[in-house]
Amino acid sequence: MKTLDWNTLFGERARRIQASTIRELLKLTQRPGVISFAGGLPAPELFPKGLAAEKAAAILRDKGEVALQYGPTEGYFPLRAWVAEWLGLSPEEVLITTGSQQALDLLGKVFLDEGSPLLLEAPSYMGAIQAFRPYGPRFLTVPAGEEGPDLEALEEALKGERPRFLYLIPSFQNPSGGLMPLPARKRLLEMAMARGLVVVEDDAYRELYFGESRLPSLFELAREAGYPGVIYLSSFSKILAPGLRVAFVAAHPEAILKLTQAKQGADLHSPVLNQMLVHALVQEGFPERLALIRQTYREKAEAMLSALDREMPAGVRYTRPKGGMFVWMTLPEGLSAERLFQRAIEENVAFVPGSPFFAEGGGENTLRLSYATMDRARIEEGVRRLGRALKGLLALV
Ligand SMILES: Cc1ncc(COP(=O)(O)O)c(CN[C@@H](CCCC(=O)O)C(=O)O)c1O
Repeated sequence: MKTLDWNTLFGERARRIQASTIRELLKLTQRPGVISFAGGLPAPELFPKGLAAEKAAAILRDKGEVALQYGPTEGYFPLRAWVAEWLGLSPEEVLITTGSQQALDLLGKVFLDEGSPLLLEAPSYMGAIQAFRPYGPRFLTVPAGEEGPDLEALEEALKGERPRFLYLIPSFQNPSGGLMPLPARKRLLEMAMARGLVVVEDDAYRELYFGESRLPSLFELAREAGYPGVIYLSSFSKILAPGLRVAFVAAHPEAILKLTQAKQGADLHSPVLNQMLVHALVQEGFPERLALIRQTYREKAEAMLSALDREMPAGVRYTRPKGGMFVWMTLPEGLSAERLFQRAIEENVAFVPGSPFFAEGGGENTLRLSYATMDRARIEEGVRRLGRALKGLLALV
């Protein structure tokens, strides 16, 4: 059998395509007995399985010829209209995508050329870095903390550069858990408006707030200010079911049109049955569902934080999130999260080492813990195991 060296056959862009650390780790965490804090996998107990089974059967029975046929690239219109109304927009400002992950890839395809400056936070969502990297951007980063990006550093970065866009996650940032306060949001918007800077706001965790109410998105603030340059992403993954792969982009109709054209070349349209199912599921008890989800993650976060407070040795720092799915941990300087990961896996506990969240490198002593998937007992046991692994590593230094 003749062998081929595929690496010589792939295109130049393929050399920039790297595996997703989260996806690779998830394979590892399938091992029985492993308690995984790795993937931001929503709590399976929250999936509306019974209602989904009932609605899917009805859709196929009563509207099977629509559900099983090709559909419009923009999305199943009743769902687009529902999303538009939910956001206070017109349907022409909404595009349904196959997860926000596809929206990130389409944004790279539409906005980025080889060497284009692209501004994002450090750390930032590694799935976005993975989506953008094949288009060959020149990454520029600003530090992100518990209150969002460092606005002084942002101002400095914008002095000498015209980035194609700024990508950020203002609410419950992945991985750092940061929540941008309202004044910072307004100041960032002023900076964007003054420069005509396009801002991509990834609001995947918009509904997962633990406080009384949701802060206005940059997108909402921009509409109030009459600025069309914010492109808004959110998803049904964290509020319904990630396996359905249904999300949306909200933006100026001209941006939506170009992203739609790019989507035609990617997948023609998102699965019609899944879109119809999402549309059916949001018709019944949606506000109550959101309240249950917030309560569930608030309790899981509290379980993890109280376990960390008990089990973590001195010198280990971690965030206390006000929403979202993640705790961001910083080990004492010089300690490697990758080395900790090796010891943790031996203790049957997993997390995501932090460095893949840094587009320009760094973060070797950081790691991300997701409390979303496990129940309280496994969160407590997993943190005990993590504590054992950490104390073992500290004993070596
Ligand atoms: C900021 C942000 N933007 C987009 C996504 C992807 O959401 P979709 O499910 O594609 O709508 C995510 C989902 N990230 C999770 C899920 C990744 C799950 C996986 O790769 O299996 C994580 O960071 O673990 C996100 O956090």
